[in-house]
Amino acid sequence: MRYAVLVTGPAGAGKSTFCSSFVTHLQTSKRSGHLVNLDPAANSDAFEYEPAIDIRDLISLDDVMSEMDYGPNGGLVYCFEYLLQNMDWLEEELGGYDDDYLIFDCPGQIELYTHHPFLPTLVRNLSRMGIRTCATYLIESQFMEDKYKFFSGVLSAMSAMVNLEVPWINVMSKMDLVTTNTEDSGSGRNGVRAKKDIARYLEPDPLLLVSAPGSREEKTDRHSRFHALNQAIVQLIEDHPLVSFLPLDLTNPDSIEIVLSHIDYTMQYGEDEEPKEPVDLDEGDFADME
Ligand SMILES: Nc1nc2c(ncn2[C@@H]2O[C@H](COP(=O)(O)OP(=O)(O)OP(=O)(O)O)[C@@H](O)[C@H]2O)c(=O)[nH]1
Ligand SMILES: [Mg+2]
Repeated sequence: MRYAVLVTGPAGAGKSTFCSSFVTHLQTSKRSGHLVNLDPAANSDAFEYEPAIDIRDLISLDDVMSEMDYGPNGGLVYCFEYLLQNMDWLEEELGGYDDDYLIFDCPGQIELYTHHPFLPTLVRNLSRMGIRTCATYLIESQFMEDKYKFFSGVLSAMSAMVNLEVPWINVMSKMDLVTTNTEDSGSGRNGVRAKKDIARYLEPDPLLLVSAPGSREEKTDRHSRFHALNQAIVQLIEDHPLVSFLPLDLTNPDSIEIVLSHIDYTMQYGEDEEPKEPVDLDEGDFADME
């Protein structure tokens, strides 16, 4: 059995960084993982590990942009359409990997997740190849600084989940950047003020969107205009509590371990197999990695 983890989320959420940590962590646990780069615009310097499979070997965004006269986003869509027409290429590339985690580093354009059929089609193809797939959706912790931005992140996660029907894990990345300040609590600033506030973001509390009556925000025009919309969003999230986040702090190995154990669990990793012999790091799969 092979396993694929799609690492998705908005631009700059920390997807590529998480993919590297994922590979490192698997290696230190004597398991094997291979990076699959699905971002045709990726900068080669961005990879700590050389991708085992790379969409840029199939099609280059630069070529598409210069030869077809596309901009970067139209070019990306073209590259994905091209990939889906060339599934035999991916199948052949994936053929050499057995019993391994395949970690798919995806591009950061969220429209790919929310309203294009690319990822669902990719997942159907992976499942046809006998590869079990789950997805992670990363949002960076800085989104918690602004509750409107945060809830737009929650809604994009929800929309991507509904679009892609696979086991799904939402991750709050860059938790090392979160500082809590209990003394700041009276300032009226949005965002995380205390440890207990973090919990209200990890299990999104729709009431965060509802301001206290008479508060400064309540009195602004902007707020009264959006009040009805906010109420509707609160209702939607209350009725469909699909989204909660696992905190990810890459400076803490336990935190990575917890996220990976959730991924293992949703994938039912290894349930159908005999326990594997530990991989010998001197030979085989890791030999060509750094
Ligand atoms: N402090 C901190 N910074 C991080 C963390 N993860 C990523 N970053 C930084 O955030 C920036 C974006 O990280 P990437 O991993 O390239 O993000 P990405 O989601 O792959 O970005 P795109 O592929 O462009 O969508 C880089 O400057 C990283 O160094 C983290 O856990 N903590
Ligand atoms: Mg990236």
